[in-house]
Amino acid sequence: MVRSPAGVITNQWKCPKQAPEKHLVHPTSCEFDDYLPVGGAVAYALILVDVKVDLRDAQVRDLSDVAYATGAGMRVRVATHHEAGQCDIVMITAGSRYGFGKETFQTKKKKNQPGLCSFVKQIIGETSIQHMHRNASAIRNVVKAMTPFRSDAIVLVVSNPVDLLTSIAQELAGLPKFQVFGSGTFLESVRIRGLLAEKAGVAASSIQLFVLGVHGDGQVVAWSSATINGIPLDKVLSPDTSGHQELAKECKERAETIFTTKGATPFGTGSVVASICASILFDKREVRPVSHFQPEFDCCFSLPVVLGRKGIMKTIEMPLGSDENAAIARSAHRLKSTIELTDKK
Ligand SMILES: NC(=O)c1ccc[n+]([C@@H]2O[C@H](COP(=O)([O-])OP(=O)(O)OC[C@H]3O[C@@H](n4cnc5c(N)ncnc54)[C@H](O)[C@@H]3O)[C@@H](O)[C@H]2O)c1
Repeated sequence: MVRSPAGVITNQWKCPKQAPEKHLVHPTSCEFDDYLPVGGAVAYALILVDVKVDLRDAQVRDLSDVAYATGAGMRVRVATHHEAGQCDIVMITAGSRYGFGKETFQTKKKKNQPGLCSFVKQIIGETSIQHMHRNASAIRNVVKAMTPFRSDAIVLVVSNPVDLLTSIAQELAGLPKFQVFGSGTFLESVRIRGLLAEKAGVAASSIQLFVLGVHGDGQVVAWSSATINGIPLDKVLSPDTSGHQELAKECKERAETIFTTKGATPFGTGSVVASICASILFDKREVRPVSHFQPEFDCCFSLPVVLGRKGIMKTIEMPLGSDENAAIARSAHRLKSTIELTDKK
């Protein structure tokens, strides 16, 4: 198992089965789990890019140790943005996370001190709008520096706000839209299944339930289409027993509670990102809720798609309740207005 702490990393994976292709990802945090064939088992080339050179080099050394320890024969090295753009998967985690308010773990200690708080990664006094513009600017710089991408490269955006940044990356990457998408609400979908599993006393793997729409406050739990092994959820559990509202709230707030205490959410994110990479590299055709272009709204947000070697192989039309569709549409309109504002900056 390989786990990297937070930091922008560009990982390039080479899969022996598919050599001589190169596989590139760019995670802030990545986890190659034992159950996944990616990583220790198959990855043997990983490249990293970060504007913080010391951090990047430390990440390379740390990941190299993992490669030595697992005997995976994986090579890890630093690279330029241009080299990163020539790899199979480019995972973008550049930028920082908004600090969820000022009374968090480290800011308490650093109150009234100007500058960047090293743990919370938020410029003290920065508003969420300023933070958003900072991350939008980071992604523009990264994507422009990587272009022209290899024509079949897959660009996976993880940085937040993920839907807005995916929309920007799509516009600048010069690649077909099905090759540029964001991790979206996949982590939240996995999380809500886990939370429901605990309540229902059923394995999470037997639950089909998606969190969809615009990641964050606008996300919608698609309860109307939830099933337990194909049986509609409401036939198995009443909404009171499953506690829809509390579960949705817990799902939305959990990242914040982790982040406030430890300053990053690397393991959960790393796991879903590794899973997305595995779906792509091994052409698994798994259905995943990822952020992708929605022509009706002219922006990106999460709905289920089939992921394979060429990226998004097809979209899945999911029957949703009218209230769920309306909530998704409202947040999509808000996102589109924000994108227009960001474009003018
Ligand atoms: N989508 C999700 O589910 C999810 C989950 C967790 C984190 N995130 C997001 O991932 C991003 C990274 O989180 P983190 O905790 O690793 O933050 P971090 O501050 O630890 O790392 C960000 C890194 O980006 C680098 N960077 C900034 N501008 C760059 C540029 N132009 N080129 C190259 N590197 C650049 C910084 O040097 C830094 O090392 C955040 O936006 C966070 O919100 C998303």
